[in-house]
Amino acid sequence: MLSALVWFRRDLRHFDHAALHHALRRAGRVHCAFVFDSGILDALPSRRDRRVEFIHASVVELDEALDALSCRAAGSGGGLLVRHGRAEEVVPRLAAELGVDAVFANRDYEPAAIARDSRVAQRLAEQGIGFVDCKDQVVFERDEVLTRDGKPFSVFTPYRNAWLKRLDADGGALDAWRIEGQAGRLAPKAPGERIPALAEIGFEPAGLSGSALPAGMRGGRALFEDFAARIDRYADARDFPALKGVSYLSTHLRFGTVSIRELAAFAHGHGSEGARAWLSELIWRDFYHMILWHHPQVVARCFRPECERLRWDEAPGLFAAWCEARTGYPIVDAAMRQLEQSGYMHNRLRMLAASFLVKDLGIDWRLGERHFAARLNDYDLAANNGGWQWAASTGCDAQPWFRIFNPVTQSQRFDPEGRFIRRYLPELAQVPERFLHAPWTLDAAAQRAAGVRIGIDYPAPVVDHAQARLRTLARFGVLKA
Ligand SMILES: Cc1cc2nc3c(=O)[nH]c(=O)nc-3n(C[C@H](O)[C@H](O)[C@H](O)COP(=O)(O)OP(=O)(O)OC[C@H]3O[C@@H](n4cnc5c(N)ncnc54)[C@H](O)[C@@H]3O)c2cc1C
Repeated sequence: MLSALVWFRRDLRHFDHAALHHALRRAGRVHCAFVFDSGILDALPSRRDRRVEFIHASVVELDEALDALSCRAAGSGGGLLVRHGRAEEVVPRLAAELGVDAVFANRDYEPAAIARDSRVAQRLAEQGIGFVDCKDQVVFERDEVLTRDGKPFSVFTPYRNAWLKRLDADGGALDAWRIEGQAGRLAPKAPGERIPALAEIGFEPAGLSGSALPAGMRGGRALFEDFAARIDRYADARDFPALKGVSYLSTHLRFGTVSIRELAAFAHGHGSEGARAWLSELIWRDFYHMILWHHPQVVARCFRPECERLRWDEAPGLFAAWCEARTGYPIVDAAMRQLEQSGYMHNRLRMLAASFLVKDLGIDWRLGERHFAARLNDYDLAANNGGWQWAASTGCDAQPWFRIFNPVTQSQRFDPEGRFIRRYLPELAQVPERFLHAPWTLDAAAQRAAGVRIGIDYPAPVVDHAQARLRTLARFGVLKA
């Protein structure tokens, strides 16, 4: 093959990259491109979006890194051709302009991306150009881990066991896709090529640079090294949002500024209880991608079809209170403020906030899922949909419907000293620890002493949990019929 184009999407790195590896091996000259896809960007609700800023910063870094890589390999310099427009038009046009024989990309498992890629492949085929897609963003995909009967799993634990067995059998599954040896084949950029500024693609800075989320491969490496030093404590610390117990790597995994193989190989090789627990989380990620690929209908519908019989409440006021951190349950409100302020929410709190929306407020999980989708820096359709359907008891291997988190006892258990709550709800800073999880139980004098008036400075609870629980049990009762 004379020349190829590698189309970068959610894989913004120049190491351990399957599509780049295969293109460099098969083609004598390899161009690299990234498209700010107006099909995706135009649909975003805000022009100040941390994810777009994260991608932009990561693209700038990747451009420089590809150039340096080519120079180190005695090539003539390289870099990214960056375009703004509808990817399904831009990519075939660019491929024709460059006169390449094939376009290489890493596979995406989201239904909209699969449809887009098949339209791109069709257009390319009409021009006599090939389209090669590679497995990269997960360890095992699609049909690679199946039950003994050859069916997709719908329960996590046996999936994890089969995944681990397959890893042992398939020694190369975590090997890195090497780039360096052939990097001299990277094509130089034409003079005048430049990366459009954020404003030129219609976005404004959203405060990423001042946040705790460093972008790009360098940012991913720094977070990974920080986490690697404390991975042994992961199993004990990961459920406590006030502690630095988790990796905070999800946005990097989402945009491919880290390599899933490198992370999984590290955890697998490390072997401590903490590392095993963390590897399990990475397997959850593969699991939900596999579920989405086999069951694309989950995007709009319950994984368990009988759950479509559930009747949710129309409660716009309660929904607004949840979105705006005004439920009166401090742990839920602190979680929603964390999301609003940082674009991140701790996993324990995602489970709790989702459960609260569905099982305390009686609101359709799909509304909450969309709210998270618009705000999470690490928003990933497979994981978000899976997490929401788990919490709503409508998904595969979901929380049983009669298990309903109590927001007060969960708060006492996972934020015992209230450090997380106080961080995000300064209005409750003076409330004594034993009242902090249910501040409405403070009497008037204690409220005065704590400098907070419940119902004025901080809301009274929007629902009574015990009553809400009974309503939910009745709602889900239709599933028994
Ligand atoms: C309602 C709900 C919505 C969620 N939405 C998303 C989402 O949009 N994007 C997202 O990446 N994760 C989502 N999760 C899963 C999980 O909460 C986040 O991956 C995690 O909190 C990210 O923080 P971390 O990187 O520090 O995680 P760590 O605990 O360090 O875990 C390491 C990595 O494992 C993966 N992972 C961990 N837990 C899960 C899980 N339950 N499902 C799939 N992958 C997992 C992630 O890639 C994560 O970065 C959701 C969970 C729930 C309950």
